[in-house]
Amino acid sequence: MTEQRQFLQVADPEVAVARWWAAARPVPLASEDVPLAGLCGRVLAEAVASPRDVPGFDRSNVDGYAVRAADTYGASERAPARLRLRPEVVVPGVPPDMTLGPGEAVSIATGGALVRGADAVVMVEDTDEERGELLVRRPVVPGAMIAVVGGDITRGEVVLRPGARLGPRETAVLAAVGRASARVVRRPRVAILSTGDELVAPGGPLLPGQIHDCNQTFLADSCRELGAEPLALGIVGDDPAGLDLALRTALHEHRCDVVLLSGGTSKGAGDLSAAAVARLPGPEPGAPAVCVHGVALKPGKPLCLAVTAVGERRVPLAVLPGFPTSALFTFHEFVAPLLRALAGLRAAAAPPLIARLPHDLASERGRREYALVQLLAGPEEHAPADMSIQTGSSLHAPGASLPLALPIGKGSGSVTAFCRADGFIAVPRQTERLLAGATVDVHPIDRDAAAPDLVIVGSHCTGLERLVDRLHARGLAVRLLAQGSQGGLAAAARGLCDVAPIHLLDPDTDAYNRAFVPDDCDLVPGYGRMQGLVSRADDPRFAACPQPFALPACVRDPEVFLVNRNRGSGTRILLDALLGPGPRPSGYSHEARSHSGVAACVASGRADWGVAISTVARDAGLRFCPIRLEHYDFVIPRARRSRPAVQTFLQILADPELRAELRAAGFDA
Ligand SMILES: Nc1nc2c(c(=O)[nH]1)N[C@H]1C(S)=C(S)[C@@H](COP(=O)(O)OP(=O)(O)OC[C@H]3O[C@@H](n4cnc5c(N)ncnc54)[C@H](O)[C@@H]3O)O[C@H]1N2
Ligand code: MOO
Repeated sequence: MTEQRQFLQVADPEVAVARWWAAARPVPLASEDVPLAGLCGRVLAEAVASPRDVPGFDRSNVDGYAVRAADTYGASERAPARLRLRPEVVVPGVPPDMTLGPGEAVSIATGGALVRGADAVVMVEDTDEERGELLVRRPVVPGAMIAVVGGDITRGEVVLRPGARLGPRETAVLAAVGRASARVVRRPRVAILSTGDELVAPGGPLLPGQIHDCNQTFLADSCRELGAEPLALGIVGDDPAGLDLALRTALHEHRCDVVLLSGGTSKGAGDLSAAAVARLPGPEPGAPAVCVHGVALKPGKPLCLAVTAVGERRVPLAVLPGFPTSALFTFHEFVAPLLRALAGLRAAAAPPLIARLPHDLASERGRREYALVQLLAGPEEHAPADMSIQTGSSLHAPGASLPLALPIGKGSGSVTAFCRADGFIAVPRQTERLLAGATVDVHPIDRDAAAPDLVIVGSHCTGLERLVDRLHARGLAVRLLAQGSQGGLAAAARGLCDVAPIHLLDPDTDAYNRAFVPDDCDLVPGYGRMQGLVSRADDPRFAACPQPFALPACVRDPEVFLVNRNRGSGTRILLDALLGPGPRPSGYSHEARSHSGVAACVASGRADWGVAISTVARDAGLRFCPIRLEHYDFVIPRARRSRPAVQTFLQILADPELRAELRAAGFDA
């Protein structure tokens, strides 16, 4: 029987890194010679000095005439200089075999080598030819329109240094100095293993309780992005012998430079990866392989870092927590710097962006906490100087507008949160709370972080998705955050979104939305949606369709389970109004976050009924009994209404084509 244990001790993040690096001693891997065509993306291992001057000869930058500058002095439109035109023509690629005498000019093309005796070129536009003579209407100085030999690159000049990441611009320089190949650092080969009996490779069918392995893809592509060579070794089940074999294969057969596992590192039963790593020999005789297991991070606490010896080589291993978001942070903070060191890249990461927190952010004391954030264009304002909690680089001109950094925590298990985030902030171990208005460093996640054109926060609807599709088609970057009607209202009231879609019934007036619009916001009518009771088509208990505005008696049966909606959603408020006072049905505390979440719970049998809109019920093949038509409208903060993206949103909302599409999809538009 397997036993469950707890983490009694967690290491400081800095201590964990120091121990891992001390055991792994990462240095750039050996270099290899790679042909020019394969160099893009690689890290240079040599200093590249140019074997020649570039350009290798004085050459003309324009189509025109090579002259002696002194012969053009005093020339003007009225009194052009008259030069004897030589019969030769200088073209690129053919070295001219002539000397230009005083008072002479010779035709030369762009890229042509300058002739002896000439010291400038006159553009053809400033000349006329007249019976064997060249009339120059504008004087030139010596050196005019000439690229001098070695002017771009001097012979012997070091054009690229070791550690340079070769991109298209750098490979172009290598080509220009004539290199057909270069020595680059060998790419670290990284074995990647996902662990857990519940995992299925993407594309495979899922049985109940199973999930698709997404960490493997995330880790492989993150390695690739850093210039490493991932070796995706698939999924290993919860089986110690299988794990030992997979590790042996990665280390001895594939001779990987780094091994990454995910899952099976927490202290529960069946968490076997850390144990398998602990069975490997350490970097020195008698030393344990595991450097640290348990780090004061949130998320990421169960991280396990180890080093094993394979012959003379020291091979670092990391067991990342199975939760995708935990795997992301621990990869970013621990694995990426080590891979960079092996790949010969400097430690530098992208510089942080400075932003402002819109509300307080609580953090667990004793663990460095990472919070994913999205950026939102901020209002113009003056920053009070004392609100900084600077962690470094942030020199920001007072008074300039800072973007807002909205924390979007969805928990470690979420895969969408990190995909939708622009970056993260790291709250130091001993900080319990960052205050609203504090400036924070936002560390970009692998891409250019910038505030989107339009931020929509509120209730989600498939009809709204159609509108957003059209905004995207017009080239606007739209961010859509499904946070329920109340979440949208709160964001709109504080100016944290451009548009808040809501559908809230006011029980006092029995009218939708109007009563809830915050000060300084407008309500723009949207469209109607039919809300109804959903049940499985073959469930006889719901076969008799109730009257509108009523629920069937069977919902009071304790064996009949509801799936409710999250607090703050309009659907929840509608359902509460229908239920009235009195006992709550079974399952009342079971919350889904969306209409399709309700449909999925009912379809799978986890619950028997819920309230959702007709379009979603139809897509899920559920029985639908209409309850009432609700209004899905848009709250817009007045201060944001004139923004171009908001204007485009309103235009598209009113577009007859969109309205027809909504009607065809089952909405009341
Ligand atoms: N009693 C305690 N339970 C847990 C603790 C704790 O301290 N005490 N720590 C929690 C924390 S924090 C984390 S993080 C997780 C990490 O657990 P493991 O690293 O052992 O990971 P698993 O249990 O195998 O998986 C966690 C979760 O992630 C899913 N998963 C795993 N691999 C993948 C993959 N390749 N792709 C997608 N999703 C994956 C897995 O199915 C689980 O849902 O432990 C907490 N528990
Ligand atoms: O460390 Mo876990 O990674 O907090 O979710």
